[in-house]
Amino acid sequence: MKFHHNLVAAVVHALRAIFVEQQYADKVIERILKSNPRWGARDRGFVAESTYNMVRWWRLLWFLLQQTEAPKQPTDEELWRLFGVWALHHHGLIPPWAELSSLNANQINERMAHARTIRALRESIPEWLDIQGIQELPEQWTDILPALNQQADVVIRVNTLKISRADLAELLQKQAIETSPIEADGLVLSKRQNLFKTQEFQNGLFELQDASSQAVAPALTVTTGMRVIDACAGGGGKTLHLAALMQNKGKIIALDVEAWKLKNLQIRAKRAGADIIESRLIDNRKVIKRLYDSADRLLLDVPCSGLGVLRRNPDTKWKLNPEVMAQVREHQQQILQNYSYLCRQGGQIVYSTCSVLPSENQLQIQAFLESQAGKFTLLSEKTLLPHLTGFDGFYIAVLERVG
Ligand SMILES: C[S@@+](CC[C@H](N)C(=O)[O-])C[C@H]1O[C@@H](n2cnc3c(N)ncnc32)[C@H](O)[C@@H]1O
Repeated sequence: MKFHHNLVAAVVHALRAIFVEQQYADKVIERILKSNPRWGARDRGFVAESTYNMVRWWRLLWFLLQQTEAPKQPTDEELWRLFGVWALHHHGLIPPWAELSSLNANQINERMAHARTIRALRESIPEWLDIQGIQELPEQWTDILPALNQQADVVIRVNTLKISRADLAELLQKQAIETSPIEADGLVLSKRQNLFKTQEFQNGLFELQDASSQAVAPALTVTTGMRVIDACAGGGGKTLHLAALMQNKGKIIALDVEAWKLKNLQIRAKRAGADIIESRLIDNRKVIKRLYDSADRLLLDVPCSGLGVLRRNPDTKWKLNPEVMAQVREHQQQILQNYSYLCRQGGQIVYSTCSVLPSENQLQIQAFLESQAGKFTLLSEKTLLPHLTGFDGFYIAVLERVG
């Protein structure tokens, strides 16, 4: 393995932006790659993957470097040395550069042997999160963590409004993009590739969407002609899937509190040829009130901790804390309480999160059902665990409004 000084400098720059300037990892990497258009695919992959991996293993790497917690404001000198630790840990060697001359491979390896005996260090997560995880999921937590530290597969959802899965797989194969089919409308790539520039993506033949996320829309058991409300639609990943399942017949009202996300949804809907989606910004209470009792199906894909998708967004674990977790839970319960009556009597609601914690999932549904004195019943619920599925962690509950 040959390391290039300028690429490692870009990784150090990215880490500073993420941890010192508190920017989002995906945005930082996107910006750095955009401003270096001359880098080839291998260099781009090196910068993106090294940065993501160092974010993922942040706590462990600091422990290996100096046996203490990560500093709040690491200096560039420290970040260079941290890269040296990463290089030894991942590639088996430290680049022979002046910045890294103080590193001692034997000491680092000894610290690694110690770290292996402590789960929160070995899996590189904050202490409070390890305590909460083991309390909530005593049987599964130790197996879930290594799965959340893997690199995620690239999964696409075929837009069945425009093409069949077999036809799309064939089109991609012609460009040496190998895929294999998974549940329902999904294809998983055999190796990581950037698909955004393909003609097929630009023509709306598919969207990038993890397999677990693709399990949410089918849980609504929509049929053509239904009236569906997607109350936390965001950029519309699941809204578009619903439109495809409804064969573009009926109506979907996509709500969100963020105008920029709904704008993005409109662009994606146009590309996908999904024209039954009407987006509405929730900018006052009346927006919700006007929709009471009107939906055959209601999707509440609520904001959550994102613990189930740490493989994609490893920086999330460093941004969460117990106070944020409490706010997230309160917000989820408020959305359940305030929006569930958008569903008509006899209609169904799907509540979903990309979290594996019962406190955001089963316990929220239980609390909601208890507060509603029999007006809603639970039809089914499932938690998709990453170590069992190989995909993101998700929770999906289906409720019926009976009163
Ligand atoms: C998990 S994300 C939704 C992802 C989206 N369903 C998808 O599949 O792409 C949760 C969304 O809820 C929105 N949100 C937050 N508070 C809300 C509220 N009170 N009412 C409606 N949406 C809200 C956020 O802006 C965010 O887009």
